[in-house]
Amino acid sequence: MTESLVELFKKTPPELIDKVVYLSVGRIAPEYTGLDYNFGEKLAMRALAEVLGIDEHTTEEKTIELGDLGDAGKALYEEKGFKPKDKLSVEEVYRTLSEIAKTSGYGALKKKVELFKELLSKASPIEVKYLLRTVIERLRLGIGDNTIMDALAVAFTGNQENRVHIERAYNLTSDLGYVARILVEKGLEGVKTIKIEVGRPVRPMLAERMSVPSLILKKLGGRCGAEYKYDGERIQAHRKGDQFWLYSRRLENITHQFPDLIEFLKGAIPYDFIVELECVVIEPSSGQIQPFQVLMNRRVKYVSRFHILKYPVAGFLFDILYLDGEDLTTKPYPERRKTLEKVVKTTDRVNLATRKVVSSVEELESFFHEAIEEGCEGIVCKSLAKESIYEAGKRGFLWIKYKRDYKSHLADTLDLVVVGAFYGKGQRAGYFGSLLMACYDSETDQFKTVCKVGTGFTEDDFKKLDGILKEHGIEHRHPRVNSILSADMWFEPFLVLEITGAELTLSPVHTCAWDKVKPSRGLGLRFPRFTGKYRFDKRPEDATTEQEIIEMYLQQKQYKAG
Ligand SMILES: Nc1ncnc2c1ncn2[C@@H]1O[C@H](COP(=O)(O)OP(=O)(O)OP(=O)(O)O)[C@@H](O)[C@H]1O
Repeated sequence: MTESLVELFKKTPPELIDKVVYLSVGRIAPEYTGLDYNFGEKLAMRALAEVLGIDEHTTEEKTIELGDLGDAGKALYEEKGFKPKDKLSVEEVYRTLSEIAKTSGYGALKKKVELFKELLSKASPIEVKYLLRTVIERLRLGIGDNTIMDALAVAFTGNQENRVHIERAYNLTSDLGYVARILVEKGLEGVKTIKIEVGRPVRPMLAERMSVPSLILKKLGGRCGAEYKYDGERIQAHRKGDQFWLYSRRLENITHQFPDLIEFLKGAIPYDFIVELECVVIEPSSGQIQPFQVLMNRRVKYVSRFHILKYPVAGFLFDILYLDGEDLTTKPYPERRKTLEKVVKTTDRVNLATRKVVSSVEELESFFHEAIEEGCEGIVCKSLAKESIYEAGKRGFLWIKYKRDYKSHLADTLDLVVVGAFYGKGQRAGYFGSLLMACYDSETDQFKTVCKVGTGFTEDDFKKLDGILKEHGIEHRHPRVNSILSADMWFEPFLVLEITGAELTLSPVHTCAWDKVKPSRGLGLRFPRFTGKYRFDKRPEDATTEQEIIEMYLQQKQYKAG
């Protein structure tokens, strides 16, 4: 895949490189812009039928027969011997898809279909296949960010090692098309000068996990800043004058979801800023933090006064990345925390994450218990060293989370991707009884199985999951899924669920860490259980990685050995 992309990028005229990068993942702009086509499968079938002058039913039947609209389009074009009226160019495809994405309001659907028909009328059978998949947002080429970054490094610098510079720029801007353009126009030196900007989300810094307090302290040099780990939604808030942007953990623009939070932040920090906070629902009279599930009620398309009053939110700020023209990501954590303390006028709705500098196991343990009592998940222990910069897009030991579950040997819950399912029995016959769950391997860009989970689901969960999964069913194992087990149903990797379990063990059937810990064995999770938490805030590529699971397994061995 990387080699093909290198070849493509080398052939791409410089002024088109950003567009080709976006189109290779089926988009016309970075994900954070939220620019989607809003073009359902039905609409695509209609456009296809009208261009070919056939019945819509025929396109539908062909799609059912082949299991994919793209394949159906290609087959129908070939059967009809369709002659395109012209040749397609990248510019035209990009321009038309952009128009489709931006068309909304009265008469939008008709206009979208007309625009798309124009593209279809100029397409060859293979182009039809990918145009259809693109517009219904199921391109599924299996190209991830990592593949694109590797290919850019090789194509334009001749050396894959230069990917680190591309990655740094990407982590600060979350826009690979933009980084690619700077690379082509200004070379690697240009890429090295890319800085964070208000309005463009910064890819989040993430925490490592450890389950032994003494080892956490040792790792952090005997002393650390321990902060409550609030169990809410991570938000990155940006302000430029009166303009605000809120981004979710997966960098979706969620500004419209929290107008109340924006008002609170406006009053609390009277400067331009980029801050990070955990947003939770509180019980207004007592300030008591409500469970994560309550916050899910605010995940609606249109937030009304009802939502704002029924589910009042508060933000606990834990980092600041930018203040009035100054990039703070290169400053150490104690300095960033001090800045937060200085500039934030705290209220009952905007507060700083409760924090204590601890230097003994007793202090750390007692702070942890205090956090749990306050309704938190645990604590995040942060390095106080001068190297403790904000590492965008990285999971490292500058932050270590500690969230112990006494019933489990795991240092943390796992966020796994649903890739398949097995039929249930009795009332659930014909529906799923258990789900095949996978972790993410960023090196191979694959999803590898870890467990089959059938417990922890309520009746409501079954109903909700049946609905969600129906939309993402596919005929065969997805090409990015690596599984020995043969599931009854397969899904495209899409949905991330939080799973807990008793312990990680060597497994002859799960492909996670295959051959990496022991020959012909992988790692599996024993007694897996769904915690009830849907991780809509994570993309499949944000799921727990194979490498993390290997580290958790090694830690668990160490922990059990005392
Ligand atoms: N004081 C805090 N400092 C940093 N992160 C915090 C804090 N309180 C809550 N959090 C949350 O904890 C997360 C850090 O854990 P991690 O980096 O593993 O993210 P994650 O993969 O979303 O995992 P998790 O499932 O534990 O939230 C942050 O993404 C943030 O949402």
